[in-house]
Amino acid sequence: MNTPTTLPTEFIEKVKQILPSDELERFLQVSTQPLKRSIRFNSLKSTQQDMRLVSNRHNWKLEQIPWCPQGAWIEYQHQAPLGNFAEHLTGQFYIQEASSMMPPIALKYAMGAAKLGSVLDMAAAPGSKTTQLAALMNNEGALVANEFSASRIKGLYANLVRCGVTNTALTHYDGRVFGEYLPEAFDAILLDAPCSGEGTFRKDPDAFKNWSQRAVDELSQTQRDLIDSAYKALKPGGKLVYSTCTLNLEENQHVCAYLLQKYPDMAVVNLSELFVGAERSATNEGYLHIWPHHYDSEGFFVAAFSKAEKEMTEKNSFSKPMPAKFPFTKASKKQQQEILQYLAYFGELDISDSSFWLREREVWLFPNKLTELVPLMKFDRIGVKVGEQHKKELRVTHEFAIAYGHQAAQKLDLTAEQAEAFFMGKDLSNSSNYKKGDLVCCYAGVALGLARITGNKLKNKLPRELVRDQGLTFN
Ligand SMILES: C[S@@+](CC[C@H](N)C(=O)[O-])C[C@H]1O[C@@H](n2cnc3c(N)ncnc32)[C@H](O)[C@@H]1O
Repeated sequence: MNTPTTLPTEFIEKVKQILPSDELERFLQVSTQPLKRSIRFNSLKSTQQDMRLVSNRHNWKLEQIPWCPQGAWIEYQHQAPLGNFAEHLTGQFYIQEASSMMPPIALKYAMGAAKLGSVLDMAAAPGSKTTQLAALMNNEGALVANEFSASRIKGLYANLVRCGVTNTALTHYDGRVFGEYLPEAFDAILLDAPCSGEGTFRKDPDAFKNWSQRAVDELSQTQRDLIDSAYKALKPGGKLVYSTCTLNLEENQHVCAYLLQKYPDMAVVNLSELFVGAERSATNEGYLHIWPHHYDSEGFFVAAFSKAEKEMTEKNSFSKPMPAKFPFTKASKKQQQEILQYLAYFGELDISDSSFWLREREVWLFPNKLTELVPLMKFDRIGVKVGEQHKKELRVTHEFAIAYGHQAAQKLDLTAEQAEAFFMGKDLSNSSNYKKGDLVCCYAGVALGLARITGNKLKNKLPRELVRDQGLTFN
């Protein structure tokens, strides 16, 4: 048998101890094959029907991913990378590895009929699962996306904006603090833990560069600390999903065993029926240990837990007042009405679960459920920045326009050529009947951004950092 040289011998020896011997050859074989590409349609921006049209237009061959209704393996002839397609730029799909779609689906499954009301994504960047969770929540409720690494926050934020996510607050903490800062605050928690990445080697040839047993052991300790914190931040009756993209027992089953032993009120939610064929990866405990050869994907591990209900005797900690230093004030009823009037060109805005908040000239839209958490922790960014007030005008931000613009009353549907020019930062001619103010430029029903009407011209208001000079694929 040929052993791929990229895998360290010590790792293969460990695999031999846990993988049935008749599967080893298949595992090693698949390990040398390139990873299939996959995408997830973002239901906040597109319907299945829209995406069928898009895939026909581009001649994409899609194969349904069994565990994720919005996920598909994709084959196409085009030379361009998927990230250059218009539908990627407009957040209609997210490039996400198939097995990485499983943890949010497992969390929804564990919740049963209950809503994903308040959710913590404890290790969130670059946001594949945060954007997936926001879509599963239909942008409702409250989603806290935390990332410890400062350099990864920017990418996370950009993905939230691109995908039209509005129900999320960003935090920048070591995940170990949540148990203390937000005890029993969340209905559901996803801990997609930092790990040794043994499952990612088909995509990343450097995956084993820093691999060592010592690194595995150290990560296993971090994961225990994080799952401990997640347990404490979970409401009684709440659900927790723990996932990694690694294959060893120390970072997976042993971390789960630690949780169950330390907290007897935690029980496993059996995932062996999560989807048709899941039993192939199911462990005796009810976790999914996905070897790359099972579904021709990356390796992954997913476990779900339920925290026992308890009688609520203590006073709910959320009745705390806003901290004195919180720089926002809630807009008064009159101000809320005025803001809605400014935003009339967006049509009927459904903001029933949100409120406008003000900071100097800035106007923000915060989901009400998120503001309940504000007294307890410092948030970097909450909800969506609506705009800034300049004299009598409210200058609306790009992020608000693309999250709420598809239903705008004052909008213009662009052709493919116009949309391409728009992404290149060019001004367009005003072919609409609108005479003044801003309008939302849309392509195939999705908002691209704002343009200012100046006579017979539309002045492009796409933020500079989003302007693409080349490499766009519209057809
Ligand atoms: C597996 S990645 C998360 C991938 C992400 N959930 C997604 O689907 O796009 C793990 C993340 O945990 C972050 N991280 C590392 N140590 C952490 C800690 N102590 N607390 C919170 N996050 C941490 C890493 O920077 C990394 O972004």
